[in-house]
Amino acid sequence: MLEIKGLCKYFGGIKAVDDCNFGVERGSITALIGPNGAGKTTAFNCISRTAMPTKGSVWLDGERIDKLRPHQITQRGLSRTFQISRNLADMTVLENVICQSRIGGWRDLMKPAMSSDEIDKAMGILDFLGITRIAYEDGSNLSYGQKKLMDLAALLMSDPKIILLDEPAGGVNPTLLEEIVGHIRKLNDQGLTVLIVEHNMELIMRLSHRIVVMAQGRVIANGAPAEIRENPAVLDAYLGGVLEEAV
Ligand SMILES: Nc1ncnc2c1ncn2[C@@H]1O[C@H](COP(=O)(O)OP(=O)(O)OP(=O)(O)O)[C@@H](O)[C@H]1O
Repeated sequence: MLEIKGLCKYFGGIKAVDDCNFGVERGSITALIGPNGAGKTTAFNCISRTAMPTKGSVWLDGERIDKLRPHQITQRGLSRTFQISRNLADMTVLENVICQSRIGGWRDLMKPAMSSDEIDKAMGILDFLGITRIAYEDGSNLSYGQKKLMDLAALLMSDPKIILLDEPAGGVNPTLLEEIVGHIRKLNDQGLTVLIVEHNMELIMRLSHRIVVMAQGRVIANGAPAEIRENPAVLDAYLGGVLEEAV
């Protein structure tokens, strides 16, 4: 469904992503993992065109998307979250979800008010995620976990067919984490394809169908969780550590 071919992103002399190749199968939960600085977020940024790739191409359902604008990519069915929540100041959760989901470019952002259709849709999604009770809370008063759920709600407003989640477990307490995992599973069961960057290896090992491992900008392994756990190059990249603890 999603194909990354020869992707490179250089920052001066730093090769953050260097000839990266991998695919994401339709209907899968695929994880992109790797040690700090491996290039995961930069790869995400290039795929969603938050950053312009230096070289290479990105294909969604056979269409080349790396030359499109971010909102055009969202219109094609690919949406992403960010490591740091993009919570808009002085807005309720409902307003955040609707404003963040306005994907038609800057004109869309200038719309004066939320339409009843937008409100109905957003409330339906908040209900699906079990967070209607915080719809009218100020977005900046939320816990990390609640912010992640708010971001997920905003993502779902565009009816995506594939979502990219950047560290959905980061800073989230264990109870809410299980809730988020449950929602990801439920969405995947309904046919949504998921690509996820995450440092929580225990979570990745039980949630993912496939794992792509990056180190120093390159893909060093790609396979099922059981294969990845045993892969010497992967263990080497992590120097044992987190991966062994997760097994
Ligand atoms: N805007 C930038 N300017 C210069 N260097 C950058 C920039 N963004 C990322 N880098 C560098 O590119 C490399 C890859 O960074 P990236 O954030 O993509 O890695 P990551 O795998 O997501 O790391 P982490 O798991 O710590 O979030 C790092 O060496 C980083 O310092």
